[in-house]
Amino acid sequence: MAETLELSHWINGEKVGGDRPAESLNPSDTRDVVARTPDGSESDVDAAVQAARDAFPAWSQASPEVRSDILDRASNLLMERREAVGRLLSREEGKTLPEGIGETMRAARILKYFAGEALRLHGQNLPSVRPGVEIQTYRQAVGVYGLITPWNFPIAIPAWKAAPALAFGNTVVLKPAGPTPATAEALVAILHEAGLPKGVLNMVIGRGRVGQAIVDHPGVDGVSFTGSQGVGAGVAAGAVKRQARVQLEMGGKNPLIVMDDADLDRAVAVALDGSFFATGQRCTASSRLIVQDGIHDRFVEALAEKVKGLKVGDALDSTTNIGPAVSEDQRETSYRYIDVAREEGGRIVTGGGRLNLDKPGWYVEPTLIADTHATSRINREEVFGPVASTIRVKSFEEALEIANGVEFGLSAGIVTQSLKHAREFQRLAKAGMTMVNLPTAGVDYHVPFGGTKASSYGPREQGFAAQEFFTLTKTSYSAS
Ligand SMILES: NC(=O)C1=CN([C@@H]2O[C@H](COP(=O)(O)OP(=O)(O)OC[C@H]3O[C@@H](n4cnc5c(N)ncnc54)[C@H](OP(=O)(O)O)[C@@H]3O)[C@@H](O)[C@H]2O)C=CC1
Ligand SMILES: O=C(O)CCC(=O)C(=O)O
Repeated sequence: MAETLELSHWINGEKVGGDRPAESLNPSDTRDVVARTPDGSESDVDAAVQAARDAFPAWSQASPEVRSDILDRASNLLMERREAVGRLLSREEGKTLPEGIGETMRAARILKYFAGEALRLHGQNLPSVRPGVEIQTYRQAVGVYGLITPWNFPIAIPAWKAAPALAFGNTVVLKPAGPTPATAEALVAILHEAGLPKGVLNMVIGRGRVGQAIVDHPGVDGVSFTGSQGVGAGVAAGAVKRQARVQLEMGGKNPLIVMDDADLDRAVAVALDGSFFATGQRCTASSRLIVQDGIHDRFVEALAEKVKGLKVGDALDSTTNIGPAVSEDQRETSYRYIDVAREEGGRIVTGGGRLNLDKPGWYVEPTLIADTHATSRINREEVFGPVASTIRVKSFEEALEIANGVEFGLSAGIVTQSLKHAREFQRLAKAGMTMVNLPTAGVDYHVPFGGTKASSYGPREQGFAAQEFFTLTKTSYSAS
């Protein structure tokens, strides 16, 4: 077994919290304890917020070059250590090693992107409607941000929330997800090694009550959250009650439409990636495959063949295609939804059974379910596992109506060779992100990310859009 890490909170640049009652386990082999951690309390959050408030004046007034250089150094360190950090990520979260290293590189590139953005805070000069008056708008740091992050992208999501917050001069209190504290800690440690002053980035490890304490803390000016819809609703209510800024990224029930004119191999490759890679644990995963009549049977048969060929196993084994679910809860959620789909009349084309591997891990058999109805629970509720269902349709119009007919609207895809259908889909899909001949999951890091309806709330994350949430626009009038 690999070494068990002894983690601490990071408060005011120090590692604190010697008592470690909690553990994160390796989902590929639950005998392996990845980390022992403290279980944070309201007073830990209090100390972290105070440190962040004390650090804010100097950090927000530092030259943007200082902030840029630190993010750039952290990016370089993360790139150099991508193998070790990626391995830790895969060991703790369960995605395969190439996925773990890929996500680590994504986090490094996010840090580098925001190292540049620190120098690109734009303002405007405008004429006033009054003679002799000039107007300037410019962006300023806001204060302390609370970042509450999930386990499914345990380094990329902390990076894409923390990097813009820090780049624009804010200070941070981060609460990583319960199952993946060690991966988040690796990012926090590297940022400190890169020269982050004490108190600028704090991390409190612990369960939901730590997140709640951040949301309720009067010293926190804004909260950025990614996770479930239920918890997100409470985060928003708590933040709005005390007029804090809030940004939420939550679930998806992302459709992938496959039209009769699609290239079959392309459609299968796009569906396989979107539905099953990263164990289906992506808010952008394609969980509804909406397939036109003329290609339906060929598509289902060809996709089933590919799904059968996926090797489920230990995330760190180089022959593994699909790692385990992150937790027993997530595994059981997948199996519960497979049962629901069966009861609703769905046909299990492949998968659906319990896996008995040579290790105690939370493995799920990748499962394809055909002949499901658009209004079934399997097609309305987020599963967050390697499970996809198909819905047969007659026309583009029917496919679009079904695609748009759920409460979520994060990502939506179509596979087609028709320019007309592709363009119409891009225009009419009720989703924050549309994909033509590409998987619904797997997005770039330098462009806006977010959804519509119940998927997102508040300003967009990532890329140039991140300025909106992490800065305050000031309008200055002057007369000579
Ligand atoms: N949009 C996305 O990318 C994600 C969606 N999900 C969805 O959520 C489902 C459940 O996953 P789960 O991990 O339980 O997601 P949660 O929404 O419970 O967790 C997300 C984050 O919120 C924290 N949290 C929990 N309770 C509170 C609270 N009351 N106030 C503030 N923060 C809180 C969690 O801490 P802790 O982990 O310690 O409980 C975690 O850091 C998944 O099956 C999936 O459907 C999950 C992850 C990511
Ligand atoms: O698909 C992606 O690249 C991002 C997915 C994501 O942000 C999530 O699942 O939380």
